Amino acid sequence: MQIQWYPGHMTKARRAMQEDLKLVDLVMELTDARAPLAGRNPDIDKLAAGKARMIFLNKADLADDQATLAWMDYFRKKGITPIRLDARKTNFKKAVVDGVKIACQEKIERDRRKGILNRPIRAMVVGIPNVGKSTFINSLAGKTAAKTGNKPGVTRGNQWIKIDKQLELLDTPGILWPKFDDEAIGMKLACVGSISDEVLNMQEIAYHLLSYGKANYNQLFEARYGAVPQPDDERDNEIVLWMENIARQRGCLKRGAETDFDKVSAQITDDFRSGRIGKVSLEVPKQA
Ligand SMILES: Nc1nc2c(ncn2[C@@H]2O[C@H](COP(=O)(O)OP(=O)(O)OP(=O)(O)O)[C@@H](O)[C@H]2O)c(=O)[nH]1
Repeated sequence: MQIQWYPGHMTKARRAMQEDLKLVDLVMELTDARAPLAGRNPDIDKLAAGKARMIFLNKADLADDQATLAWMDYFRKKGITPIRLDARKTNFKKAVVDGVKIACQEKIERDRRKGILNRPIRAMVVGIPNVGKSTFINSLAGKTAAKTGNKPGVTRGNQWIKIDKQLELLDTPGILWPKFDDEAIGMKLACVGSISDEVLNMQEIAYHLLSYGKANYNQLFEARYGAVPQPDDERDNEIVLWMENIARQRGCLKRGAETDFDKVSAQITDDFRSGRIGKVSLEVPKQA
């Protein structure tokens, strides 16, 4: 799949984030629990060097729980505090504040030795598009969160949101660009919706989802779409036949008979993105 990017946007977003990073102690990175590696931009490791780090496996409500546990282990081993998350909920503040204490232990100790007690940790949220950054900030901030002014950062239009007496959050997230080192990464990002649909080929995405689903989550996919058909003719492609069956079941037909591949592909992709197929992850950590 060919995907075009706009270096102008990328450079601007990167510069804005570099400025904001100077103001914070802690970087809260959001990634998609269904594809945690594809959903990151590895540049963040360099950009956030020297900062405390947390990673949030967001949209965990849509991901395979076993895979998410394996990813938590993976990130913990890399020294990054992981938290699994459904950012639309509002019940995770305590888990976040507790995680911040672990991630920022060194800074808190350093402050304590200098006699500085209870100085709030300053954090910012970063992540690629559509990963849930705004939802997370809004849920964490809640209705009662007070915005604090008169501090660096505010001059650029940013505000600090007081989450807790120990935690202040920049209200504007840093946007990381997804990085396509290979086509497989691009495809995973397309599946989860982190790339604008206008530049994507929906049929390729749906084809990929069905092939992947058949190989890895056969029960869930067959429960939703019926059994994978066995081709009578070996030249037929079972995934295409499956798509045709699904189109027939759902009335995705052109002129009453022909399969409307665009329409059925959009439905399959939407089913996956909204969790109607079930909890499905697109990658698991490689065995050590
Ligand atoms: N199922 C599920 N959906 C979520 C979760 N978090 C966010 N969403 C949905 O994902 C979509 C994108 O969320 P946003 O908060 O706008 O994402 P963002 O990272 O700020 O997006 P950009 O503004 O494009 O950078 C919205 O439709 C949210 O409702 C989650 O944990 N679970």
